[in-house]
Amino acid sequence: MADVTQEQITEALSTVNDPEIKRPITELGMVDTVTIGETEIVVRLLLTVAGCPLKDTLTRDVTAAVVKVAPAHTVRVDMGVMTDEQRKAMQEHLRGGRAEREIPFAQPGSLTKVYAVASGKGGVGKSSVTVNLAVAMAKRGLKVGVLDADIYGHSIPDMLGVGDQRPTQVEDMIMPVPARIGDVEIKVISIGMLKPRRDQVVAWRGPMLDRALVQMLADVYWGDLDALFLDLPPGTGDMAISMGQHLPGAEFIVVTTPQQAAAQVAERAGTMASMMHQRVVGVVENMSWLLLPSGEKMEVFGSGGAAQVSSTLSARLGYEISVLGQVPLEERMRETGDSGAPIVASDPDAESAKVLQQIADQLSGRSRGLAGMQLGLAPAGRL
Ligand SMILES: Nc1ncnc2c1ncn2[C@@H]1O[C@H](COP(=O)(O)OP(=O)(O)OP(=O)(O)O)[C@@H](O)[C@H]1O
Repeated sequence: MADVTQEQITEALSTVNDPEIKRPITELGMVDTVTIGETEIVVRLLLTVAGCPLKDTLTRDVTAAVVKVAPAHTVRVDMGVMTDEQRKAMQEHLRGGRAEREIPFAQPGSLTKVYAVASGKGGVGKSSVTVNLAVAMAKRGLKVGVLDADIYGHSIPDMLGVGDQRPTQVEDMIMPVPARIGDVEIKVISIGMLKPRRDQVVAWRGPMLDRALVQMLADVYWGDLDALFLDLPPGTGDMAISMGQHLPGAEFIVVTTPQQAAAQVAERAGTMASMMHQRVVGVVENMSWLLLPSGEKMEVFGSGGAAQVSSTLSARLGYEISVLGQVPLEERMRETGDSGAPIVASDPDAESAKVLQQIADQLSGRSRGLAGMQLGLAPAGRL
């Protein structure tokens, strides 16, 4: 039987990623021992938590990797659990030596584009726009995360098909929930996932909301992201203020319907962003029209909302804020949202999906990171 060395096995194991953290198990300190016997190789892994739901995936991946370099051996995978010290060491490694509770996206060298999706009032489709832009960008090969900060709605997990999932916690580090949409994966965390019970009402005000936002930004292991989308609660409340303080480089996308009343409150959301020294990238009009079987466009909610927001905000903020797109009202958009399969992935040729993809193209065409970042309002020492 050909000899196989520890080095060869370790090298093989370095190709296996932890399914949740997406980093090699060797790097995470998860390989405890490798014992090479006459006919059997035993790999003992250390899990972050007992009863880890991804045991089977790990066993399968480790076995496949070891068999490749030692085809004549049988492979056994044993599982143990990390000690507190080992978990802490892993957490420190993942933080890359950064201090605790630091928000990676607020660091001067961060290359992640942060988009805050805001609206004046609820129900205009802010969450639907957020998930579809996120999925459209992921389909273009970008690494994307979605943070659902909408205390009133937190509908993002359902729209991405992970409504019943809870994040795994390693010490005080939270692993975002991976949402698999077709062949792409998006990392998701929702304010709803931080509640002890799913049906609990979040009646948090300023400091509690602020703490929840910091937790979702600093304690969640986002890894390297190209884009992070934040679904903000409608309006100009405490969450928007916290956002401005903790993520001064975030850019706003304002969602409105064509209705004048919706447009007026949407303007306020954009103005709020500017007060927090944040930039508004553009306006998305949703539910712009309903295409009738006759081919006629029925303007259910009137017209001109986005154009109005765009011109008012451009004048008020002193730079060009364009209408990024007009998304029609389509039954498929609602259905796909309800079933957790965003329309840009499940029905990309639908009219609404096409517009959302064009908007994602405009956004991803812009350079990654730093560009567009505004100075001022540096995150103060409390981070
Ligand atoms: N263009 C569209 N065509 C058809 N249905 C839509 C469209 N946009 C959104 N919807 C539907 O309208 C409802 C409200 O949308 P969504 O939850 O995205 O709004 P929201 O602004 O995030 O609301 P809230 O802030 O209250 O959570 C959902 O059922 C969604 O599927």
